[in-house]
Amino acid sequence: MGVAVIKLKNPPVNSLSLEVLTEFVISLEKLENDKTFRGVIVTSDCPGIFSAGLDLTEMCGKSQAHYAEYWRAVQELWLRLYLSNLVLIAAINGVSPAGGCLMSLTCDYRVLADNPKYNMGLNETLLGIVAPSWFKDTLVNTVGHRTAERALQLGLLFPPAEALRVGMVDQVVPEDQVHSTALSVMAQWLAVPDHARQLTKNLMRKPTADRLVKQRDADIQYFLRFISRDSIQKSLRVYLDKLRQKKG
Ligand SMILES: CCCC/C=C/CC(=O)SCCNC(=O)CCNC(=O)[C@H](O)C(C)(C)COP(=O)(O)OP(=O)(O)OC[C@H]1O[C@@H](n2cnc3c(N)ncnc32)[C@H](O)[C@@H]1OP(=O)(O)O
Repeated sequence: MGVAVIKLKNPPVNSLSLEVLTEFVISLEKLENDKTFRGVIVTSDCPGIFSAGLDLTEMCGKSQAHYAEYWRAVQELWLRLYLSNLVLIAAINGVSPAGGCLMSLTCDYRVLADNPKYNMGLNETLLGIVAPSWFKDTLVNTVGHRTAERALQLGLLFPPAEALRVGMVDQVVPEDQVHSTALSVMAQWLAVPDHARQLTKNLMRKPTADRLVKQRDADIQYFLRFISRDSIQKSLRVYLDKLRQKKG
């Protein structure tokens, strides 16, 4: 039925490095242009981890030019995913904090594996950073304003049952059924004529995407100012050190 599978593979935690973002965008563009494909299942090849989100090492101790290039790549992937003409289904087979969660929220439907370790949410505040307005918009459009406000301020990571309750995911299924469920949901979505579904998706999502498109450069400048602050760099270094010391 013309369904591709994009399996994220950047061990150990599928962090979204500049290279991963760039390759993801290229793969999506190829699929969009190949009319034999109508749907994509986005999943992970790293056991227990859907994606650890943005690669913190790309945002720490690098040059302004690097930050700008990185942030443009983050914007680009979000725009491509959010406005994709393809049916996108996230088969979430692992934990998905921050950017990992955002990536799944851009999809049309989310199936999450029923494992209490597989938390998901936008936890930026816990790192001492702030989710940009378009991350916030994506969450609000999925779970509503009140739930998003509370989740964003507290940096909540939801276990599967909670994620389902607040509408962050559409289905929670046993781990070994995530892929087959994504495939059967895909069949249902592909039963709708493409042109009608695509125009409807555009109607729902374009106003949100346009807000970023209209101010992409300003958004990059804002990110540069924010990420270059000494206090933010310090927060990121402390957080990364904590992650690294977990093993020791
Ligand atoms: C205006 C500014 C807005 C910026 C927006 C940012 C959005 C984001 O996405 S920020 C990233 C937020 N991500 C997280 O908070 C997740 C952090 N990681 C974890 O919680 C855990 O790693 C995990 C639950 C995903 C996996 O745990 P596990 O025990 O299996 O692995 P670890 O031992 O913790 O990690 C292995 C290895 O990977 C490094 N790492 C983990 N996450 C990241 C990351 N997001 N970026 C870069 N590197 C990461 C971790 O430091 C370990 O490295 P070493 O092997 O060198 O010790």
